Amino acid sequence: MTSSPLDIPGATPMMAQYIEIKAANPDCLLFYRMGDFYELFFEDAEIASRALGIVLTKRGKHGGADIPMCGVPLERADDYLHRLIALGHRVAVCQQTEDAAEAKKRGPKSVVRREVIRLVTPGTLTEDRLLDPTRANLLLAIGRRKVSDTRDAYGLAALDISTGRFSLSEVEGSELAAAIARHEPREIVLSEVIHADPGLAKLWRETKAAVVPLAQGELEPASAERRIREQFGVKTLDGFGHFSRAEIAAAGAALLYLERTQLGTRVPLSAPSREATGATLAIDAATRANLELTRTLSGERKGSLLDAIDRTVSAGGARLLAEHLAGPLTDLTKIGRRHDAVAFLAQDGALRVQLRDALHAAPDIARALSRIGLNRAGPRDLAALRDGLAAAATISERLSCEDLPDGLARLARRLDKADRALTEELAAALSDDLPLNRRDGGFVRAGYHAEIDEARLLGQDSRKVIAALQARYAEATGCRTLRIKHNNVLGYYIEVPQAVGEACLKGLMQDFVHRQTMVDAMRFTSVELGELESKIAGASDRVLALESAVFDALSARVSEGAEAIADIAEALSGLDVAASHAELAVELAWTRPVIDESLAFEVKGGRHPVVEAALTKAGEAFIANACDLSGDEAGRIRLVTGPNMGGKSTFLRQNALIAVLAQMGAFVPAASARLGVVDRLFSRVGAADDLARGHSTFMVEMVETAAILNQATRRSLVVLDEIGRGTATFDGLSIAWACLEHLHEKNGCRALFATHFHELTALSQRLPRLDNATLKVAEDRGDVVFLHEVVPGVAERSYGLQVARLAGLPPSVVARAGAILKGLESSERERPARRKIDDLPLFASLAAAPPPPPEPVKPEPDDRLGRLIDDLDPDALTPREALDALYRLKKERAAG
Ligand SMILES: Nc1ncnc2c1ncn2[C@@H]1O[C@H](COP(=O)(O)OP(=O)(O)OP(=O)(O)O)[C@@H](O)[C@H]1O
Repeated sequence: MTSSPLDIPGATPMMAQYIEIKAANPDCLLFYRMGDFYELFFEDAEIASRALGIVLTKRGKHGGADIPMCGVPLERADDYLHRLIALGHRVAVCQQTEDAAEAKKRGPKSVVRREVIRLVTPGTLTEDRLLDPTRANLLLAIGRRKVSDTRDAYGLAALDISTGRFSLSEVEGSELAAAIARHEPREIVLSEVIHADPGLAKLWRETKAAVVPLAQGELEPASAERRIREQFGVKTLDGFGHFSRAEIAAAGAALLYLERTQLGTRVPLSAPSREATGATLAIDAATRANLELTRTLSGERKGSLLDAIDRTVSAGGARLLAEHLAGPLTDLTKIGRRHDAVAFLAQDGALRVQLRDALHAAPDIARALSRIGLNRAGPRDLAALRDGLAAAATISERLSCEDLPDGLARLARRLDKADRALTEELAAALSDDLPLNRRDGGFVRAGYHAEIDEARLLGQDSRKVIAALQARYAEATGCRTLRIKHNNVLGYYIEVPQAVGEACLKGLMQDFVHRQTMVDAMRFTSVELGELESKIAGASDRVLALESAVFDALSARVSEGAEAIADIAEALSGLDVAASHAELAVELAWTRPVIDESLAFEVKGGRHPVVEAALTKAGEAFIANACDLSGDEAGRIRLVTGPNMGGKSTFLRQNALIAVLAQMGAFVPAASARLGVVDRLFSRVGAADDLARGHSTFMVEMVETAAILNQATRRSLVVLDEIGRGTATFDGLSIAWACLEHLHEKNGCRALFATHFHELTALSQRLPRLDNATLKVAEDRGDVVFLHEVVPGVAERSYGLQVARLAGLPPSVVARAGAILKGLESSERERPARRKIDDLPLFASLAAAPPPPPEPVKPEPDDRLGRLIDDLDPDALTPREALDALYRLKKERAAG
């Protein structure tokens, strides 16, 4: 890009430059640096002023019309950037790349050259002020390869430039959505072909990430490989292990996007790590949302599982904890190693406290390191490394005295790599009080660099010499009020009262040169003062230049050891996570789960971490419950019925969460737990419960249920909460019924199934691996008391009316509902559930071909009342119509 003005009629050269740069970055808001401001013009100014609430002004004219303009002061630019990025904008930052003197050499009217130095996008942020310290900031690039005529595999490159982490993986097409949900990227880049695939359109529509399609022509396999080789300075990719074509395409797209946004700055990245397919517990987006793993249904961290278990004391630890929770493991050895580390730290309280204190004091070195590599660092980033590396050394020393289990020993060994000489150098070089920006200077410690000390002394001495000169001039003029002062216009000058000034002009002071006459004073300079001034200015410029050189030298040393430092940062985070789990285990009496290859699921005294925490806060007790879904050939299914508010959902979810916690390497909220490792976890809630997700349609519920029935394996854990209740009763009952049969016969997974359809409990007599459980209640003078205890058996009643009374429904309504219920129940008695079960052929007894759907239960031919009830669709009725229907039914019954 050059600054040569385009031939734009009527445009000033500067405006022509602006228009040219803007034309090259049409999809970004252009931050155009002018002095101490970033200015925005035209439509950008209008967008930014609305988004940021800043004043819209105008500057000059273009094509006869005013040019709208708004400005962002440099020192507040990060805040404004943050807000614009959060609103989904991309920003191009444009700065001067030469000074005015250089521009003048090209002609008196030349405009200073400006270029876009960086595109700021959600997935490529590095500034602390723009980042959440506890969350990774991922850019996810996606590539694709054909596995067969009908199957595609997707390569994923997950990259966090704020820490340099870079990992590659490949997933089947059916797993793509779950993989994206796991990474929770801020930005997704992919080829325009994948973007335009109609089968994936929903994914791009629904993701919260910014989605950026890139032209297919730029993503040729050869250029992808070349980019990876260049990034890591290698001749072949063999050293990294084997990557699939889809992974290479993804990595290439990610690196191309970095080139685009970082414009010439090479982003320091760790060598790509490859995650084997199936290495993590697959959890799809709906399950993540439903179990509120990292955020609640309303999108907040507070109230999520992550929030409840986070005892980390460092930002890096918090990020790693979130990552572990998002991708629990499936490898027994690795899980065991994590549990060993937690067990060790849980049992050694003193070590845990020391470790956590040291980790707490360690700054976020991963992010500081990345800024140093990108040339965006300030002195405090160097100090972060100084303190972080010192903490690593202390921790490493402390751990060397222990006989550590393998998991901890591996982490400790990584800490050992700390370059002590670098830590000492940083400690020696940096002052105690550090400015934010290197250009402010003053960050090199006195005594570190002889020339800096000398130049600083000169600056200070010159000030002393000025004071001496002032005294000398005062004596020579006989004016005790003579002062040597400084301002931006005159620089240093001598100020005397008017009368003394007149005398000086008349020859009292030969070498005084008159500069200004004020109302009651006169200002002069002198040759001697001029010389002193340039000495002072020279000294402070020299100090700044020397300090800057020190900064560059230290940064270069840090960058040389970047790989080892990044590894240390990761090891520190790993220790923080292990210590966090240990702290939690001790604090809340959580236990180490046993994980093996079996199909066991045997939890004793299990609790829900989030519900328990809320109850404890309110001074109430949580009732622990056991759950056994263990099977030999296939898992068992537990069908849970019970009153509203009894605790069904809590029970279901707590068991899913225990599996997640166990496989992420944490201890679990239970007296004991033995689990056969789970490959996929599914959790769904019937549509009516799912309003918070914003699309509570029955269709969504069915699509998601279909995904479970198609994907769950014997190793999976499935939690279904009131599936089928989003439609008319008989439809819902039939669907729930058929789903249960499918889970039992085809999937063979371990499953928990809560329902209000009590008819389903009769299935336990025909499905050998299905048990009924219910939540115990007591009655106290007609009122229901929830005991929240899960016991074998079937709920006798649903207690809906009692719950309605507790909820404050007017007594007249409750009484009326009671009467109606009686009526309905007596008509229902003619068709007991048992009969219905017998009417329907068991799914399993059908031939291997997909069974025809069970016939809906037909009303008896002479049962008019039953038919009327069957014809009712409660979900389709307004309250008024429902009431009318009830009156009709009453009338019908009274008529016999
Ligand atoms: N084990 C427990 N110990 C103590 N309190 C519990 C327990 N389980 C649930 N509760 C309390 O009961 C409330 C309702 O629980 P939950 O939502 O799980 O009931 P539910 O049976 O699924 O109800 P619904 O059928 O209306 O959806 C919870 O918010 C919690 O306060």
